[in-house]
Amino acid sequence: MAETREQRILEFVLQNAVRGNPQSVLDHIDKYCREKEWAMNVGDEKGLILDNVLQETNPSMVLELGTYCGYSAIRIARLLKPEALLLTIEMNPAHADVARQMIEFAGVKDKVKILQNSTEHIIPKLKAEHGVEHFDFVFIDHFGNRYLSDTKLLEECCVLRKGTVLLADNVSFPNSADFLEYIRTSGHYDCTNYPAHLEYSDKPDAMERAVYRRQR
Ligand SMILES: COCc1ccccc1-c1cc(O)c2[nH]cnc(=O)c2c1
Ligand SMILES: [Mg+2]
Repeated sequence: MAETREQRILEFVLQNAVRGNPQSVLDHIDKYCREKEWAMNVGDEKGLILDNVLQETNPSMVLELGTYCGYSAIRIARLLKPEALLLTIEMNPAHADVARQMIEFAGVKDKVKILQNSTEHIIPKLKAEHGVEHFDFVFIDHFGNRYLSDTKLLEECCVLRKGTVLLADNVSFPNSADFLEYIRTSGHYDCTNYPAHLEYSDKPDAMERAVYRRQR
């Protein structure tokens, strides 16, 4: 029996899902986390909202804050057009290691680059060290109490452009209230709320889309 929940999820996928088939990996993660051990993947219900907002945006450069086991990275990568890329930041090395294996098994590793460090450490280096000009889409799903500071850091580091779409998970929880207040009242974003439920649960949750207005 693998020692951590994340390793047990990976083990279940490696033993039961179809290698190279992203949807099979997603379905098996959802099955394990619904039937055996809850885990904080964005999940199938909110995953469909992510799919739809992503496809409307048709991005070339995507950033994710919070990789965890790689579920949303695989969800995003499976929908990216041929030359598009996803950079995903994960501060927990054990989670990043599970995600790396999950993403490789799903067959999407050529579209995904995992950056293992804290967001505040990496975001200021994206332009100089990772060749980023701007992101077209940002999925925010790490820690609610970092959503606001990291959004402001993305603005300050000039990696957002007019029309960049931010999509944040878990905005119905109080620890991201300052972020919601900012994007809805700063005048720099056009916001849309998507009511949903916490993954694998009937507790209420929501996602928020925020389209960046200010020319950079
Ligand atoms: C904001 O808390 C919501 C919640 C409540 C109870 C249990 C877990 C979670 C939860 C759910 C998620 O989708 C999450 N996504 C990313 N980082 C998280 O820490 C996280 C936590
Ligand atoms: Mg989440």
